[in-house]
Amino acid sequence: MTDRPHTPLLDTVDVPADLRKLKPEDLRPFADELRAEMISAVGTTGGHLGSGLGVVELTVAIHYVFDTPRDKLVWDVGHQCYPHKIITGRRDRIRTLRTGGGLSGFTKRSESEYDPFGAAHSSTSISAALGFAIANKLKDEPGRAIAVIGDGSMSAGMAYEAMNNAAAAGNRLIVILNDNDMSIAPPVGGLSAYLAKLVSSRPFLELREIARRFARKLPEPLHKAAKRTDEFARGMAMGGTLFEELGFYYVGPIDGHNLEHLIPVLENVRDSDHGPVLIHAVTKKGHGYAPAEAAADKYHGVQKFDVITGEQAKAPPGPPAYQNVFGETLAKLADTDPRIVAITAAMPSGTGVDKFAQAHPTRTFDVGIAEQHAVTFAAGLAAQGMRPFAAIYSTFLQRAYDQVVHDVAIQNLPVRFAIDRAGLVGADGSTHAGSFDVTYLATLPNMVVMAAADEAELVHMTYTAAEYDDGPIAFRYPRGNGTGVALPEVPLKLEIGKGRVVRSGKTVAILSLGTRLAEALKAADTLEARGLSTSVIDLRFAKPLDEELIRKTLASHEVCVTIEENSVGGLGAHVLTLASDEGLIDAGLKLRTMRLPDVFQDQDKPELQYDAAGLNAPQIVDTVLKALRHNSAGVEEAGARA
Ligand SMILES: Cc1ncc(C[n+]2csc(CCOP(=O)(O)OP(=O)(O)O)c2C)c(N)n1
Ligand SMILES: CC(=O)[C@@H](O)[C@H](O)COP(=O)(O)O
Ligand SMILES: [Mg+2]
Repeated sequence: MTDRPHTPLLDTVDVPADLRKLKPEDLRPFADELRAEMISAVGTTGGHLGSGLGVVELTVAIHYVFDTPRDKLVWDVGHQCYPHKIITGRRDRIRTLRTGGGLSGFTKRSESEYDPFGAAHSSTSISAALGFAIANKLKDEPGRAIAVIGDGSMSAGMAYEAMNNAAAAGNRLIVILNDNDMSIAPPVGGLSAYLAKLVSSRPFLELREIARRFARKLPEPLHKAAKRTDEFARGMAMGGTLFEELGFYYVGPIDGHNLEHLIPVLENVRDSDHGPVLIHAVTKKGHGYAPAEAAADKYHGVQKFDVITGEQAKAPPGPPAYQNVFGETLAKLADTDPRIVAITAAMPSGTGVDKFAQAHPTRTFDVGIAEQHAVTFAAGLAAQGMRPFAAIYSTFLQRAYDQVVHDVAIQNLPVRFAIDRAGLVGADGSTHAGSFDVTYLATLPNMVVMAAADEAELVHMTYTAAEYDDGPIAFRYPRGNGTGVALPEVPLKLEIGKGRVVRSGKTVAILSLGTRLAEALKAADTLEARGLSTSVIDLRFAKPLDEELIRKTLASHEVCVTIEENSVGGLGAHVLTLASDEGLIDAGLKLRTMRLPDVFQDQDKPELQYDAAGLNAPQIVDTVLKALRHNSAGVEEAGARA
């Protein structure tokens, strides 16, 4: 149990209106208390720590200066919003973060009026804030919109699309670039270098800041001249900021941990006629907590931890994580195949690409948070004879869907998609669930879609994908650790479109895709114990279907059930289409599909999420028994056979 910190000032603040009653000199100790409370809370819940630590002062300054919730504060990604949640009426629930029925780990509209826009996928904040700003302008209502976006999130094109469109907002839109020179992994790309140059021009800024304050006191014509001089000087010193070229008035860089700097700048911007404005705040991820500051990832995502030592709770040794099985397998394959390259979109460790990078650094590409670019970059590599593996979480691949269709599938280019976090992911909740990739990929001509039932299957599928040059191929696997099955010494090259019979029976057949196989086998045991002989099939492929195996199975069993960790429109839909096209359900076969429910499921432990989704063994059994009770008229009869 983490002791609660002593927070006399924080105890007086429930919402920002209370914060604004504090004396300016109390803001520094207030921020220290807020940081201590956040560390204590995340020590008990785990979650995203480093990012929130880096924005404690920014959070205090923004809520102190701006009239939230009337002024709309939009956090990008939202993983840094824990300090914001603590001082916007949710301190009493902060220790339920990311648990079933508790607070979301990201901003969420349904949670609070202080969360005007939900987040979790990056680089959306400027677009959303622009929407609020323009709406207020059109309705002639007061209120500004403030987007807080990180340097990593600035590597996604969507941020520039928004900035390029922001001029109409005038001074209603303020963008705060939270530049901690850090994403999850070390910064990549030209933007990072550019920002470093801006930051290094700090002395220039301080002089410019003094000049600006002076210039504002000048009569208009002189003020205009001074302004032109200022912009000219800026252009000279820094080649004109990228942001100003996009129509923003750039202010910065400023120290994002120094309230004495932050507050006057925010007040000036708040009261300024200039706009839209981009404030470049320089912060440190993990700031104010030594174990986080010392860590390579700045404690981006942590388990529960001892607040005193920073020691994180260690999971008991168990089977390897799927991401590492993928990364290590691909690295081995690349030892003898120089065409293999790996691409990640700012998630090297989460995807296991970091394991590949250790062995093949020159064939590893971290493109930043730029999934769309990652996919078409892979398409270019494939077109030129390479064997690219785009390793992207299912949920983040959604952002690159048109690139998958337009640049990969239509051109039938052999891009390999290693889709991690397939299915329900637990604490990150609905924004990160990998619920739709079978649906959105298996519907595409030319696409091959596989799903690994365990880590051994993942090894086989990684090899199968590496050897498949006939077009795009995807293989999906869940977040977390494997089942403990032995890893194959020699990977198998699977026959495309062929499934495998894991258990043979006569009355019931469960056709599984992916890691629901374990629950299917448990259900088969229960059904056998009730006298119902049950087959279990691992289809391995959602596309192309193993039509021969499916035909045979549907023709030889009384009840057939498909199951998948995917929404409607996936495996079950394709099996139903085959069955109806070929009249396989005309003679009374009882065919049922089990898939994720048509809702966005909030965070919880994955096993509880699957219970709620109705995809665990008991629910498979219930589905079979219910089907057996249905007569040919589809009416459920009392007194089932089993
Ligand atoms: C579209 C998308 N891709 C990937 C991620 C995973 N992700 C979450 S936070 C993060 C890094 C964000 O870096 P930055 O914006 O600099 O914020 P910081 O963590 O440094 O505060 C990434 C890549 C995401 N949330 N959204
Ligand atoms: C905030 C964000 O999007 C990432 O940090 C994400 O939470 C990582 O998910 P995993 O923990 O599944 O790698
Ligand atoms: Mg950052």
